[in-house]
Order: sequence, then structure tokens, then C-alpha cells
Amino acid sequence: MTTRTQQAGTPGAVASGAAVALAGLRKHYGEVRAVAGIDLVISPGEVVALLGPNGAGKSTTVDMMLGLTRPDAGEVRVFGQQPRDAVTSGTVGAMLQAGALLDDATVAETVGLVAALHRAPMPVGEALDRAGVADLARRRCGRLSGGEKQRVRFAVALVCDPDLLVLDEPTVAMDVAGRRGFWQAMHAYTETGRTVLFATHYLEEAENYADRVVLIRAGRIVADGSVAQVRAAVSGRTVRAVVPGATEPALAGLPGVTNVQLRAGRAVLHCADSDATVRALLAAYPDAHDIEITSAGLEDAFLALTGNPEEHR
Ligand SMILES: Nc1ncnc2c1ncn2[C@@H]1O[C@H](COP(=O)(O)OP(=O)(O)OP(=O)(O)O)[C@@H](O)[C@H]1O
Repeated sequence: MTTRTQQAGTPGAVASGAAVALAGLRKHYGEVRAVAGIDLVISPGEVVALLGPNGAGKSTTVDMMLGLTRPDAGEVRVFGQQPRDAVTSGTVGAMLQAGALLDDATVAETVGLVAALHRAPMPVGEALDRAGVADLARRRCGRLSGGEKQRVRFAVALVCDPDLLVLDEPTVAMDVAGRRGFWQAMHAYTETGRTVLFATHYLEEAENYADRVVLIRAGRIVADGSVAQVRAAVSGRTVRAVVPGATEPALAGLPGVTNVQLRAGRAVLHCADSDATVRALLAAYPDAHDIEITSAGLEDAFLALTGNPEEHR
């Protein structure tokens, strides 16, 4: 699996040109080690899912990225800026789980207030439209459902027209239709080349909407790559084929093969690198046929990589 993490703790790793650069990031809360050394570089235009079990350190990482929590060690840059500067300049927009909304303000007033704080906001109407809350513009925030509040928080994040959107579990409290609408809106936004980092528990959201998945366990990154790479890192892939004339030792010698079973000419090859295996298989056995390649789901990968978490010490 390709790993895109940077050299641990190197200040130079908060590299130029990156949308987000985290280097050697650590955070304790008393005895609890919430983040235990995270190095991560996100390029402009990437859509990245931060996945991990409860208490893995996702929110703490996001908070440090936004300047809401100060790291004990390490560095954060967002488009080359300190997190707080990036937030105040409107370079980054955030949608947090518990982002406060004023009960007595209407939706349009709420989004307008945030727009007024920024130098180059998008028109309030456009932010409401994009977030799918234009029909709620005159409703007081105190009278919104949980899912509607989430969409208003999305409009608040969008209105500063940020280059980077940071979303902490954005679809919590949304129903199926709300979730679908939310991701359609997100997709439209990312098509404009913006960078998005979202923390989620929903594996299918990572699978469907992220270019890249970063898996966190006990405050550390345990996998980083495309969905396909993260899946393959856990279990590899299985190649099944009918291979006339093959023997087990010959198949075991093909590149990328970790295990072979051969029965009645039908081979089952467990592979660390199925692309290399299939190329070599066809080169050595041009008559091989009925080839199938399967991989584990992201859920299998998630469970394998995030099981047995270490103590938070
Ligand atoms: N303000 C705090 N004070 C004390 N401990 C905290 C605080 N915030 C987080 N923690 C602890 O730090 C660890 C990481 O928490 P964090 O909220 O970052 O995880 P998470 O991956 O976002 O979890 P979840 O998926 O449950 O939201 C947990 O053990 C949590 O209890």
C-alpha cells in the first residue's frame, strides 16, 4: 500500500504546496494519549476520509487542524498558514459535531452573520442553496430538526467559500435522503477542485466519496491510501483461475503470491499484489481462463486494522 505519511516530526514536513500538513502531532489529556504522533500531508483537491473507532483521536486531530486545541508537540499548517490564521482568512471552513447555532436567529441570519466575518464570502443565498436549506431560510434555528441543523452547519462552513472544508461526522443525525443530498452537495463542491477532510464512522461514506482513506487507531495512523489499497493491505486479494498444466510449486513461485491451493486444475491464489500475479500467470500459462479477482470489503480492513487498540497511555 502506498503510504503518504511524512517523515515523523520533521518541521520541514509542513511542506510548501500542501493543503494540510501535520508533522509529529501529539496531544494528551491528562493521562489519556489522544494523539500519539500523526504525520500527514494532504494535497490540494484531495477528498480524504478520516476513519477510526470511538476514541481513536479523530476529533482531537481535527480540532488541532482548526486551531481549537493546541498540540503538545508537532506542527500544523493549512495551505502554509497557522490553523487560526487559515480559519480567520476563510481558507478553511469547518462543520463540527457540536457547532453552536443561535436558537433565536433564523437560518439566513445565521449564515449571513458568518458571511459578514469573512472578506470574500459566497452570497448567502448560494450557500443556502448548495447546502439544501434555501427553503428553511426564515426558520429559527431552535425549531430545526437534528438533520436540518446539520445542513445549516454545512451552509455555515460553505459560506466563507473555503479552499479546505473540514467536516467532523457531517451526516450524523441525517436521514437517508438527507445524507444523499448532503453528499451530492459535497460532490458538487469538490468538483471545483476544493480539498475536503471528513471524519466518519460510516465506512460506505468513505468508500463512496473519498479519494483517500486515513485509518486512525489509538492516536496513530494505521493505514493510508485509496479504499482499494487499504482493503488490499489487510487481506490482499484472491485470484481464482483454471490453469491447465500448472503445479502448486510453480504457481507459488509467481510474483505476489502468498498462498496456493490447486484442485483439478482450478487454482486459488492469495496474493499481496494481484496485478503482478495475474500478469505473470498469463505470461506463464496463456491458456489460463475463468480468472476472477476478489478483495475484502473496507469493513474487513477496518476491523482488522483497528482491532485490539493499544491502551491510551
Ligand atoms: N477534552 C478532553 N478531555 C479529556 N479527554 C479527552 C478530551 N477530548 C478527547 N479526550 C479523549 O481523547 C481520546 C480521543 O478522543 P477523540 O474525541 O479525539 O476521538 P474520536 O476518534 O473523535 O472519537 P469518536 O469517534 O468517539 O468521536 C479519547 O480517549 C477521549 O476520551
